[in-house]
Amino acid sequence: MTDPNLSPALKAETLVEALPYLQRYAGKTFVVKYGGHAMGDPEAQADFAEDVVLLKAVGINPVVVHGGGPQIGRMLKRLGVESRFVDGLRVTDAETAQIAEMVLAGSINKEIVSWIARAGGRAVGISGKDAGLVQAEKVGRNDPDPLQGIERKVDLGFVGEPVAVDRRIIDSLSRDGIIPVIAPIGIGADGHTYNINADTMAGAIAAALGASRFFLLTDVAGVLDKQGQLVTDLDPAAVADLRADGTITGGMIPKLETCVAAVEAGVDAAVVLDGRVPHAMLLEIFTKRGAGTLIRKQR
Ligand SMILES: Nc1ncnc2c1ncn2[C@@H]1O[C@H](COP(=O)(O)OP(=O)(O)O)[C@@H](O)[C@H]1O
Ligand SMILES: CC(=O)N[C@@H](CCC(=O)OP(=O)(O)O)C(=O)O
Repeated sequence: MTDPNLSPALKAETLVEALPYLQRYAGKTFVVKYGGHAMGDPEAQADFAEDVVLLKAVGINPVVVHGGGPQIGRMLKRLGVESRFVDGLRVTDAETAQIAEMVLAGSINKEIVSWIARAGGRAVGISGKDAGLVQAEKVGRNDPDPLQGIERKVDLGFVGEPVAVDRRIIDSLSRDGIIPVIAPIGIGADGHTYNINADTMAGAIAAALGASRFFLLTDVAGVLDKQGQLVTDLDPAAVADLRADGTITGGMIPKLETCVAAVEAGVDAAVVLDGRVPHAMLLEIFTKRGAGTLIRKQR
């Protein structure tokens, strides 16, 4: 809600400040990854939906890819299934894959569609399975074995990574004024359902669309250094350093890997943002003070 005490002049100034950005971004595609940790209270969800609908209203094509890690974790716990992660990826057996699909494509996906509808927008919720959007392939990972000092192969089960993106369904929805909302589930050439890390899924889609901006909304201010201070700008080499010295761990690893892959594939810039901050995305896009961590090919 706008502060009622804000002077009319200041309100007008904010709108005028947005003008060059509105001109620059009209017709461009923005991929927005909405993480499970960022899905906070109903007010934050309503703010997020308003931001996405506003982008569409000013001629930008937003494409939402969502996560839901914590929500899958809660469901697995209720069902008495244990969660295990390797490098931020959930080890996914056949039962876990089924539950992940239920939570992601069944529940969260439709919730986001409802929020967007409530904000006055039109959205269609799909997963990577629909219209052959994302073809997945099983992920392989190596884990260092501290006892033997060698790499050990870890089987993550039905964890997939996108190997091909068919953008046509996104293009037709966007052309028809509809906001695509995508769950990170894909299908393999082997016919299996694969659970895909939502950051990886969003990055592959951003790359396939040649997006101008790729936003990753999470539950931290951005990438933090060892002292807990916000790092405002990164390039691929700096990301590699942060990973090598252990500054980034857990879910931040696939997040930054995907940002690097996206900018190397031609996305102009990726931004890790605090999705709990009201209208974080609008402030980042339409005002001079940026927020979060910006990842570009060159700093
Ligand atoms: N250097 C770092 N800076 C910020 N967050 C970090 C860092 N290293 C690890 N993290 C963790 O990464 C998390 C974000 O990734 P993740 O949990 O996968 O979020 P999401 O569900 O939004 O994708 C943060 O909440 C934080 O705990
Ligand atoms: C393989 C893998 O780890 N898949 C993720 C998919 C959801 C996700 O990535 O959600 P967030 O963006 O909220 O973390 C998972 O099962 O948690």
